[in-house]
Amino acid sequence: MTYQIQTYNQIAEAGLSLFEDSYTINSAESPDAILLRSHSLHDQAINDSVKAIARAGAGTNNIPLEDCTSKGIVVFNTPGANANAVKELVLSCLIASARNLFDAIHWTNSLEGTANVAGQVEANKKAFIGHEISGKKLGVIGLGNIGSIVANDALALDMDVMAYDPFVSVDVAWTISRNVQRVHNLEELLFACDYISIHVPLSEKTTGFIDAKAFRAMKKGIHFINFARGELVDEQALTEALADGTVGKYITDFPNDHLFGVENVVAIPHLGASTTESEENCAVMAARQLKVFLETGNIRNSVNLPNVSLPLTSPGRLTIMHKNIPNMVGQFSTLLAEREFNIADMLNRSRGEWAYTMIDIDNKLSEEHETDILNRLQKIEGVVKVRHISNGWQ
Ligand SMILES: NC(=O)c1ccc[n+]([C@@H]2O[C@H](COP(=O)([O-])OP(=O)(O)OC[C@H]3O[C@@H](n4cnc5c(N)ncnc54)[C@H](O)[C@@H]3O)[C@@H](O)[C@H]2O)c1
Ligand SMILES: O=C(O)CC[C@@H](O)C(=O)O
Repeated sequence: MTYQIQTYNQIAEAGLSLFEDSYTINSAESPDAILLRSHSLHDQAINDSVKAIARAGAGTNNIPLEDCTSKGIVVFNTPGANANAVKELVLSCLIASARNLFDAIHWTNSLEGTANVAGQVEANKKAFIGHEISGKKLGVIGLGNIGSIVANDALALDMDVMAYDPFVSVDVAWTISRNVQRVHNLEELLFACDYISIHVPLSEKTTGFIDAKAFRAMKKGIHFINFARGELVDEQALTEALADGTVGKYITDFPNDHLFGVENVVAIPHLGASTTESEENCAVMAARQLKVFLETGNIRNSVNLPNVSLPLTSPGRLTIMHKNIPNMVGQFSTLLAEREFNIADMLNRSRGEWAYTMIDIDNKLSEEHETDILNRLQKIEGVVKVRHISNGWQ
């Protein structure tokens, strides 16, 4: 069996090199899978041949998730693979903004070609007196892979840390220091903190999450750091909060036309995850997840389907993505029994409105049988995608 992978953006070689001879990269019009970073698939037709999309990164807002799910496409991301890179840049920006480093460096560069640079530096450096972050209060919104380590490491820098995440996962919760003060009301955090860093995913629910009401609740002069997504912040409200001094500094990884020239905005060209280590981690994790899915049907780190794992030991496996409605498994097994297929193993898991069933069969399938059974399964009401994976080891 051979597979075709379509890539977008620069994907680290460490990940691409995992696709051995049975894979071709960027050479087919009918890819089995897409591997990408920030490239947007929203305005692009996705070929019917695509079975999986892997985001080498955390945010999947560049992928039309509902559309993919209804077409039976499994979407993956790489949770945690770039978290350390983002955390390091967030903490460095936190310190750089507290010490006025961005403005200070800009001013120093403006001295080029002027007389007595050393004298001017000593005379004017008082304009850039900053603050120490030690003892100040940091608010972390979103305690996932990034927010949790920002919170823990800010404690190590002697900050007081408050955090808000009503949906924090149990796994992450175990890793968070008990000295991080969790609040159940966002306003409590906005009201109390000198610095705020946001780390929540962008979705329909979180678009404009930080709005005029949120800015009104903030302390005057707050430094607000956004390495999550620009659209989480209502731009009009942000502009007003910068103008009236509520926000003393807005440090964002997401520049746009409206932010240019606005005072106290520091815009970084989406560098949060741009380290060699992080790009390799993401590419390797994404490539492994795609390979496992294409070769065995097993699903790890999907954002739209349940995670499933069943060792593939029989001659073949049928994978069926379908609506999570009654009697689906009954219909599959009846159909297989009618054709004298013996089921060796089976797994069915659901996630919300969707479900995924893997059926291992003892029979080796001829091409004709394969086409017949796939067509019949596909015709069952509620089924969106079926595959037969023959086991290369048998
Ligand atoms: N700048 C970059 O290069 C870069 C790199 C990685 C991630 N990101 C962005 O950062 C986001 C977070 O990344 P992550 O790896 O920590 O993701 P994650 O999924 O591990 O964590 C997200 C956290 O946000 C929480 N959350 C969701 N909705 C919330 C809400 N309404 N209020 C409070 N918390 C909420 C979730 O419970 C979860 O704990 C990504 O979705 C992505 O958009 C940016
Ligand atoms: O690929 C990148 O450089 C950015 C990734 C980042 O935005 C993410 O959501 O993981």
